[in-house]
Amino acid sequence: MPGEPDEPVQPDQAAVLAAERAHLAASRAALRRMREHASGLSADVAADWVSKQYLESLLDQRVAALADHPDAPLFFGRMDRDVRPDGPDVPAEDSDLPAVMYVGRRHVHDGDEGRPLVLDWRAPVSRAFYQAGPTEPMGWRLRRRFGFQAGELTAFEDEPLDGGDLGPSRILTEEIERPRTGPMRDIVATIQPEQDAIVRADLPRTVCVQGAPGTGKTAVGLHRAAYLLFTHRERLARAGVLIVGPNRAFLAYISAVLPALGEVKVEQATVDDLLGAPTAGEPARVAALKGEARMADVLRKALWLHVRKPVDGLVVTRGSARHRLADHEVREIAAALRGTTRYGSGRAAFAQRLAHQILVRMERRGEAPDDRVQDQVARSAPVRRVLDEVWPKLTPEQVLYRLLSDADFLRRAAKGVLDDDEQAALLWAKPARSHRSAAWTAADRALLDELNDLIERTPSLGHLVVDEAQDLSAMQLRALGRRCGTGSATVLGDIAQGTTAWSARSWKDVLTHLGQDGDVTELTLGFRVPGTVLDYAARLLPHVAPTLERPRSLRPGAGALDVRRVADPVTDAVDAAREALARPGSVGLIVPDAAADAHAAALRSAGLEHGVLGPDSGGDARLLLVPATLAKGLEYDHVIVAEPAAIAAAEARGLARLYVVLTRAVTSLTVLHREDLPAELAGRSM
Ligand SMILES: Nc1ncnc2c1ncn2[C@@H]1O[C@H](COP(=O)(O)OP(=O)(O)OP(=O)(O)O)[C@@H](O)[C@H]1O
Repeated sequence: MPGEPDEPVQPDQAAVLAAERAHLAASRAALRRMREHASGLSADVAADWVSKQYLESLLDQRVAALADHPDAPLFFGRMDRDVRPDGPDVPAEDSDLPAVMYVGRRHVHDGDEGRPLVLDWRAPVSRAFYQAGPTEPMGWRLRRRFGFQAGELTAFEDEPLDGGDLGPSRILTEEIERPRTGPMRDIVATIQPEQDAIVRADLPRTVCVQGAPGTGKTAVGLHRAAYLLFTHRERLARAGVLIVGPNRAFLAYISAVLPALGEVKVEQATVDDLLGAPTAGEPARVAALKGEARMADVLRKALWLHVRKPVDGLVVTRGSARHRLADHEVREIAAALRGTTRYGSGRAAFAQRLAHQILVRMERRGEAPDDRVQDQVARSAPVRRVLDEVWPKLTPEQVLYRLLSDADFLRRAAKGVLDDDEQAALLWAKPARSHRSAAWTAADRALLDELNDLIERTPSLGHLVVDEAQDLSAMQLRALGRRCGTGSATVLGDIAQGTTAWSARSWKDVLTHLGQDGDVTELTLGFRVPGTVLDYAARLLPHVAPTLERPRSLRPGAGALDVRRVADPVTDAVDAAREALARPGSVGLIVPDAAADAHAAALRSAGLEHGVLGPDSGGDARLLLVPATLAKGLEYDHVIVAEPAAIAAAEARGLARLYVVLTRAVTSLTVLHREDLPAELAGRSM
């Protein structure tokens, strides 16, 4: 690659580098001018105080967005048009394209002439940078990728688009292998064609990505959010975009990507953040049952069982007059409304219809009541009494408390849906004294959310990105589906990495529970994990997800795998960590959860500085001790896995957990074991 320190730069290449550096300098200067111009704009033109505040905040955002980050290259690629007279026909809308375009994180233009110096990677025209290839050059002749160090342009790599195989990009490989410290980085300079197709899918389309470990699902989901916000800025700024991830440690890990792409207004949350954190646990078997979509029917029935037949009619006294509705009339009004709307609005409508009928009675007697009288009657004590008796005000907690504590009520609600054993499993052994003091599990939280939506509509966001979606129950997916009911979703996951008792077996089911129509795309080219390591981990694949295609790796990774039988994985992990720390990059020591304390003590007594990953904390130490159940979605340059057999034995889907754990390494994986390896992993070499 021209410009690399180990390769002498030829004179003509030196000239190219010098010209490109000059373009970088000109672009930086133009960006500075754009920023100065934006800083000089005044919000005084606003007509009123509120508009002025709004305008000021927009201008502040604009100025912040135009900041030049010295470490982030202003552009990372360039495309040269094919301008040969016998070159390809260019679509009319593209005929005014420049002969050369630079692609970067944002638009930069020359103030005087408005000439584009750098085009935003999300602009339609930039698509060619990611998609053009020798078989479809899209009207371009050459793609040039740039290498940067500390914001300085140091190298370039040319890919002619006029025929021939391009071969692997060294800039891409180096970008992947660049040692990691701290949170996840963006991949905007090296998004691959199949990833780009997902990133740029239309907003109304829900896309679902099945991707083997390290194929870039998370990265693609985040870049898609940035792309959608750029392309549909106004709509999505209003409706909102939300990223849902498995835990806080994961969210902390991905938190820097969107701000680096200029998007600071995207919410990130765990399912617990959205539905409420659990205050109790329960056996996986019960949680799995509560997570099934059948529970939605039980809940609907349970809620509507609260609407009772009226025993008495309604009598409203106004002045000296008494107005009556017979019990059968009240019953007819309730029956007409029952189940046709949400419970809460049905209740409000019931009160209004009762009041309306009273008004009809008044009119018959020659009175002329107006709408205000109808409201007064709807709020009057007699109507409220009927309302409480027939259509009581309910909270989700009241309904679920009753369902899980009252066997008779559960039987009625679950009739034809849950069998006797299932009902028995749901009932609390020792119910709390009331719904107020009840403790709720994670599965209960999804049930409460469903009930809440049956009572009052849940507002929808514009777009939802759901990562590690394979681990969500049907009821949790329904809860997320409500939050993008009028929008769309990007659903990311890997069936093989499903570790919950309710993990999805098919993406079609996931989309159904989410309530979204969508296409499923499969990514199988792994960027993170070297080939030797990926092949080793993939020995587990036939046992955890037999239908999935075997993943391939972009990098062969000779020498990346080291599997050792040791006398004591706890003490040997200290030595392995020390060896790994002698190399550049991050080190993750992934251990069975039950052994985490012992490993921490061993690292401490050896004086090895380290962090310990917790469910709520990221941790940016170079050496991180990672309990196996928290490793999902994360990656380290060097990974040491201690005692795979114990990781596999610790939970029902332990082999899937082991598959996750073995696929976290970017550069090297060291496996330390005293016990025999699980037979599925030992394979032929056992
Ligand atoms: N096009 C790319 N260019 C450079 N790096 C990439 C590219 N695609 C993915 N990567 C890198 O590969 C690694 C894995 O990506 P990511 O975490 O998004 O994968 P994933 O599919 O979500 O993995 P997992 O299922 O194991 O969590 C990251 O370091 C990411 O930056």
